[in-house]
Amino acid sequence: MLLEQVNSPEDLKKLSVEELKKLAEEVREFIIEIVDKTGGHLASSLGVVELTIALLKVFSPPRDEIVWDVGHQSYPYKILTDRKERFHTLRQFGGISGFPSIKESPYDAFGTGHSSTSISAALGIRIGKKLKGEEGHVIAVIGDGALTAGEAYEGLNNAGQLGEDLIVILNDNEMSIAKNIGAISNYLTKVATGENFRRAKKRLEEVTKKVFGERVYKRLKRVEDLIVKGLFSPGMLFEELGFRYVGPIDGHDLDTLIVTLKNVSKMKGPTLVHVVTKKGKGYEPAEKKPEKFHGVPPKKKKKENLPPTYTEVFSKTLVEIAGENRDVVAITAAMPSGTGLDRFKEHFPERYFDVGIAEQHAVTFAAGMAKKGLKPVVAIYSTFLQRAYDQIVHDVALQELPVVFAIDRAGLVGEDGATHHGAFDLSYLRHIPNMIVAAPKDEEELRHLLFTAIRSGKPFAVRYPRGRGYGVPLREPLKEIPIGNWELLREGKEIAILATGWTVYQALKAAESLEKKGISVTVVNARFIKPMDEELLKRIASEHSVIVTVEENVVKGGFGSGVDEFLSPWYSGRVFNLGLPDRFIEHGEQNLLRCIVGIDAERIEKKILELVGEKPSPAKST
Ligand SMILES: Cc1ncc(C[n+]2csc(CCOP(=O)(O)OP(=O)(O)O)c2C)c(N)n1
Ligand SMILES: CC(=O)[C@@H](O)[C@H](O)COP(=O)(O)O
Ligand SMILES: [Mg+2]
Repeated sequence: MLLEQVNSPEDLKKLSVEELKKLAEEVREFIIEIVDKTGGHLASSLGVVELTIALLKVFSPPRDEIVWDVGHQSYPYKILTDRKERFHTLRQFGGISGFPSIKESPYDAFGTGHSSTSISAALGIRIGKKLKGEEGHVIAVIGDGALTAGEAYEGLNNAGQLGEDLIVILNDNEMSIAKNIGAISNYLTKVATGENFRRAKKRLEEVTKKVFGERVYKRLKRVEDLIVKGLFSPGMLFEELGFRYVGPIDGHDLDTLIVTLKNVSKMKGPTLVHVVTKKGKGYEPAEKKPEKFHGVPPKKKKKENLPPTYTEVFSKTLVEIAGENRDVVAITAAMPSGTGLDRFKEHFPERYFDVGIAEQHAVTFAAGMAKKGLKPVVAIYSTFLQRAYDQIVHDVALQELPVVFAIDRAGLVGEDGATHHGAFDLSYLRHIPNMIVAAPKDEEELRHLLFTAIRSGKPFAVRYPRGRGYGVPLREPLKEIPIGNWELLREGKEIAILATGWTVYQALKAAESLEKKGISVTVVNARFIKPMDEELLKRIASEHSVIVTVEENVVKGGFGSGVDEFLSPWYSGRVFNLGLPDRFIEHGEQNLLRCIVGIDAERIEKKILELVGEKPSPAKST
C-alpha cells in the first residue's frame, strides 16, 4: 500500500506519476471506507483526489498556502498532509473537523465552511505574505457552485485590479449540491465543451463568406483560423477581469494536471486554472447520484416508524398552503433538497426559484416579489442567513415587506460543527424593528406557525431545528396562532421555565421529574420570541420568585436577553438564562452537544436543583 508510506507531502513528492495514480485509487478507497462509518461530504472529496495530489506534488504547503472553498472537499488534503491517522475521527466529537481549520493543522491556510470566501482570503494572504516578506505561492480552490456567490466576484475584481501573483483553481463539475444553475454555470459549460470557440469560428466564417465570397473565403481560411485562435480565449470572462486563463483541463488526468500546475507556478500575476472534474469520481453510486452523495450520514441500522424531520413537515405544509394560495413563491439559495423545497419545485415549478449560493440576493429578490404582492418564503439554513443580515434590515424590515423566512437548522446541527451551527439567528433577528420571530415547540406547531407567517402580511421568521420532530400527530387543520401569544403548558408555584423551540419538551420533562422531588414548576412555551407575550410574562413574574429561560441559541442577545430586558426594571425575583454559551461550539453528535451546553431535560433539571439549593441573590448568572 502506497498510502501507508505517505505520511507527509514530502513523501508524496518522491512518488512517480504512475505511483501517484495508484495512490489516488487508495485515497479514494480510504475515504469511502471511513466516511461510510462517520458520514461526511463524500462526493466532493472524491472529485478532487487527483487535483489534491497534483497540488501537493507541485506546491509545498504550508509554505505555499492552499485555501479550499467551503472546505467540504478537503478530505484528500487532510489525509495526505498530516491527518491520515486521525481521519477515522472525522466529524466526531473530539475528532478532526469536516472542514479546514487553522487551529487543527498548519497545513490549513484558512478556515472555511461557508462558501465563496476562498479568493478574498487567498488574496489577503497574498498581500500579507508580500508585506511581511514571506516566500510562497497562494492558491484558492473554488467550485463552480461557489462561483455563483457575489463574494467570489468581489474577490476576482480586487485580485484583477491588484495584479498580484495568485492562483485560482476553478473546480468545475457542473454541480452545486444539486445541479448548478445560472448564467455563469451555463457559460462555464460552454467554455468546457469549447462551444464558445466553435460559435466564434462559425460567426467569422459566415461574415468572411458574406463579405469576400466563397472563393476568396477558401483562400483566407488559414488566416481566419489564426485570427480566431489569436483573438479568442475560451475563458474571456476571466481574462477581462484581469486573470490569465488556463484550461479547460481534465481534472482526473494526473499527467496533465502536474505539467499544467508546474507551468502555472512560474506565471506572474493572477491566473485562473479551469479544471473539469466529476463529482463522486471513482465511486459509481456517487457518480450517478452526486446530490445524494454530497453529504452522507453514517451508516446505521434503519429504525422503523421514525417521526418526520422538521424539514419534511415544512416541505409538505408549504405545498399544502401554496396549493390554496397562488401568491406563494419559494426561494432557495442552492439548497433545494436540504430545505425541502424540492417538493415545492415538483408541484409549482413556475413559483420556485433556486438562485444559486446567493443568500443576499435571495432576500432582496424576495423583498422585490413581496413589493408586487407575492408571498415569498425564503427557505434557508440559519447559518447561511447570517450572510444576508443587511438585506433583512434594509430591504425587508425597514419597508415592512411580507417576506417569510423559514429558517432551518436553527440551533446545534451536529457533525458540521462551528461553521454550521444555527447559533445566532434569534440574536440577529430579535433586535430588528418590524420583525416577528417565532419558534415551534414541535413539528405540528411548525405547520401552524408557517401558516400564520404567510397569512400575517409582515416580515416573519420561523426557526426550527435540524433533525426529527417529537413524533406528535400532524392532523389538525392549519390554523393561525395569534401573534405574540405564548402557551402555558404547566402551572406550578415557585419556579417558572420559559422555553422556546426544541427546548420546550425538555423543560416539560425536567418539570415532571422535579415535581416528583417536590419542586413545583411552571412551564411556558414561548413560541414568539418577538413580540413576547408581555401580559403572560407579567403574570408569571408576579407569581414566581425564580424564572429560568431556555433556548437553543446563544444566551447573549437571544430570547433570554429579551426576557431580562423586560423584567429588569421592576422584577425582584431571580432570572437565569440557559442556552448556548458565549463560545463557538465544536462538532459532534447533535444531542451530545445539547447535553454539553446544558439545554436537555436532565441538565435543565440539574440547574434548577442547584438554584433551589442556593440562597436567593439579586445577581444573575448564565
Ligand atoms: C454561504 C453558503 N451557502 C450554502 C452553503 C451550502 N453548500 C455547501 S457546498 C455547496 C455546493 C458547492 O458547490 P461547489 O462549490 O461547486 O462544490 P462541489 O461540491 O461541486 O465540489 C453548498 C450550496 C454553504 N456552504 N455556504
Ligand atoms: C457543506 C455544506 O455546507 C452542506 O453540505 C451542509 O453540510 C449540509 O448539511 P445538512 O446535512 O444539514 O443538510
Ligand atoms: Mg461544483
